[in-house]
Amino acid sequence: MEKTREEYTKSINEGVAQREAVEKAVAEIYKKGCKNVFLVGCGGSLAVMSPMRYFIEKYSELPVYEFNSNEFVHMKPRQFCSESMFITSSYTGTTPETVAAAQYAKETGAHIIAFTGNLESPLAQTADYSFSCGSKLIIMYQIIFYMLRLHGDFDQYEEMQDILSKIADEMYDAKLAAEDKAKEFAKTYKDEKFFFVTGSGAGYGECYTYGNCILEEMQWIYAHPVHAGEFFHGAFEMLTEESPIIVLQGEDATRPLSDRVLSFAKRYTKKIIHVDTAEYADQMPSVKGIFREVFTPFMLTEILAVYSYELSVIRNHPLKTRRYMFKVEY
Ligand SMILES: O=P(O)(O)OC[C@H]1O[C@](O)(CO)[C@@H](O)[C@@H]1O
Repeated sequence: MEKTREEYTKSINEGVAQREAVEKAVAEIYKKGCKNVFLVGCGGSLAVMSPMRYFIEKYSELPVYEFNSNEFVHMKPRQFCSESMFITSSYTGTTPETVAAAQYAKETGAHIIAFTGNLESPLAQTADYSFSCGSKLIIMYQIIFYMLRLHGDFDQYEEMQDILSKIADEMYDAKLAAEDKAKEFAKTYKDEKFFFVTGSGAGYGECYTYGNCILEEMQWIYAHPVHAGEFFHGAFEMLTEESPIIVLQGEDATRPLSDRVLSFAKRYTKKIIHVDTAEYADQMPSVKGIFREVFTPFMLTEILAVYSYELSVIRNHPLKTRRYMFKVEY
C-alpha cells in the first residue's frame, strides 16, 4: 500500500476538518447569488468535478456546466455571469489555462472557490476562497453538497458529514481488501499495450482519469476511456479476445450500463477487469442507502489508486514519471 493507515487517514481527515471554513465560503458566495454553477479545470482536476455535475443534475434544478479551462477561456460561455458560482480545481495551482480561467471569472465578477494543493499558488491568489488537503474529492463533496443543502435540494447533508467523519478508516479497510486483486491485476496485465476503460454516471470522471491520467500519462500505456453507454456506439467494434477491458462499476443510477458492458464483454474477451464498489460494502458499513451512490466516485478513486500503485510497482514505472508534462513548453 502506498500510504500507511495513519498517513492516509490524516490526508482525508485534513479535508473533513475544513467543514466550517468551506460552509462559510459557500454560504457567502451563495448569498451573493448562485444563478448557475461552472466546474472548470484540466485533466484529473477537471475529472474530479465531473461526479459533482452528476449530483447537481440529479438533485437540483440549478444549471451546471463542466468545462476544460482552455475551452472556457476561449469560448467565454454566454451563461457565465457575475452571479455564477465558479468552482475550480488545480493541484499545482499553476496550470496556466486554469489560472487564466479563474482570472476571466474574476474579471466577470463571479465568485471563485478553488481546490489547490498549494495555498500560495497563482490560482489561490486569484480565487476568493481556496482549500487544500490530500483529497480533491473530499473538498468537492463539502462544497457541492453544502451548496445543494442551501438551495433546499439535499436534506441529508448532516448525515453525509457524519459519514465523512468515519470514511477515512473505512476506506482504508476497503483499500486493504482490494490489495490482493490489485496485485493480481498488475501481475496479469503488466505487459498489455492497450486497455479499454468504461464507466458512467457518477463514475465516469474516474473512467476518464484512469484512461487519460493514470494509464496514458503516468504509465505510458495506450488506453481508451469510453462511456459505458457510448461503448456500443463505436468502440466495441475494436474488442477482440486479446483486448483487456477495465469495467468500472459504481452504485449509482447508471449501474445497469456497466452490466450491459460486462455481459457483452464476457462473450468476446476473457480479459475483463471488473472494479465494483459494491464488493466493498462490508468494509464500509457507514456508507448505506443513498450514500452508496453519493460515495461511488470516492470509492472508485480510492480503490483504483491501489490498482495504479501496484501496476506502477510491478512495471517499475513510478506514477510521477513524465516525458513532457511540467518539463517542456506545451
Ligand atoms: O491543474 P493541476 O491539477 O495542477 O493539473 C496538472 C496535471 O495534473 C493532472 O491532473 C494529473 O497529473 C494532469 O491531468 C494535469 O495536466
